[in-house]
Amino acid sequence: MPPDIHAVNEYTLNEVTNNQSSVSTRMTVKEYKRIGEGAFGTVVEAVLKYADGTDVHSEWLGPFAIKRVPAQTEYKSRELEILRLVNHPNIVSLRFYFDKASSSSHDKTIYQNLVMECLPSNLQSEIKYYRQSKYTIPYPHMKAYTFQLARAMLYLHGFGISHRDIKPSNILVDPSTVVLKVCDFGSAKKLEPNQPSVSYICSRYYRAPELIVGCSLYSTKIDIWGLGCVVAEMFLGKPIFQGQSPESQLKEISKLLGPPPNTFFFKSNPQYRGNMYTTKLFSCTVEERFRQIFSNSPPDAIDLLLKILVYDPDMRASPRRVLVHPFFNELKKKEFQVYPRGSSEPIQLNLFNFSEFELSLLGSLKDELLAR
Ligand SMILES: Nc1ncnc2c1ncn2[C@@H]1O[C@H](COP(=O)(O)OP(=O)(O)OP(=O)(O)O)[C@@H](O)[C@H]1O
Repeated sequence: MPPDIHAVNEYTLNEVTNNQSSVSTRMTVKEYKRIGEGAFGTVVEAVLKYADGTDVHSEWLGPFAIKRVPAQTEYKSRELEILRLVNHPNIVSLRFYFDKASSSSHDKTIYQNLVMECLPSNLQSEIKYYRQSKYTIPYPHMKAYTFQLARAMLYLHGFGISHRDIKPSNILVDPSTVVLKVCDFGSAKKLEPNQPSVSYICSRYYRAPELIVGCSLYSTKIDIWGLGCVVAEMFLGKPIFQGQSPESQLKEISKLLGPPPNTFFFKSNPQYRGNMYTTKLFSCTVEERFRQIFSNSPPDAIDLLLKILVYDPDMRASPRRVLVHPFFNELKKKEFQVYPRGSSEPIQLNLFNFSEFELSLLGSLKDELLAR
């Protein structure tokens, strides 16, 4: 891999574990570009090579994205645990991992390093790129991206895992192949029935209404809300619900969905004492309101959003319901092709390579989804 890259940081470690084989070997790491800075860690682009003295392994491998976060001392890192468990075309894959002390003499922290496949962009950058030229992401791309995101949700939720931080910057894409992969499992958790979880998770604009009012027995449907917000953002070119404070986030939602019903507060958190935004802020029906806000969007996209952006998580579409929605019918056509950004050569996408596990999760909807 890149032979003439200028290393910002190069080091050799005795124990780098290969995620697939679980075997630890001596490897050299060459970091050359910072690609992300989050609340908890840093992400750098790097290449790795085996340094165990055997010639067979002497080539640089990668490029990879290495996410570095302070290693957990009290409990096992959920992010590592979950990334080790999952294996799906729409979830970023973990290739190696290692622990390393900080290179600074003042910093005694041990850092956990997750070496993942590297994608060139994310949905936040893509949305911004098109918005700058007063366009939106082309519809066929939006459909393909949304379908892949719903597939990742079906798979994760099949394990009971909730991502808990779905937002455009955590959705990696490759515009040249129109492939999407979910990343950042730093907030993800396997939700167990009747076991409470913290409600102060998820980035504000993408928080499901039940989280805003402090629900602690929520379900994986919080991710579907996030998916709906991401789809809406692709159509609008900007976040749909931009609350200026945690509570006013609910007001922003009520501008589209109308006031939350009393049953919603009771079901989500009977102790909630905050503003209930009971005043209806528009005079038309909710369907008409969706058509106003998404005035440039096709009817099937609006129908999909009406099924996802719903207060009651039990009434919110599940990943399998999302996948069979007519919005994706175009993807099923044999002749379906997309033109990657800036290319005049169309490509075909491999969106229907469902595993046995995914097919079992689709259950009775399997035939509907696979009918072409
Ligand atoms: N595998 C990858 N390939 C390319 N870019 C990546 C990859 N993983 C992460 N990034 C980039 O780095 C950014 C930060 O990564 P990540 O979200 O995992 O870290 P974080 O510390 O949890 O960040 P945040 O606090 O913003 O959620 C992502 O938004 C993404 O743009």
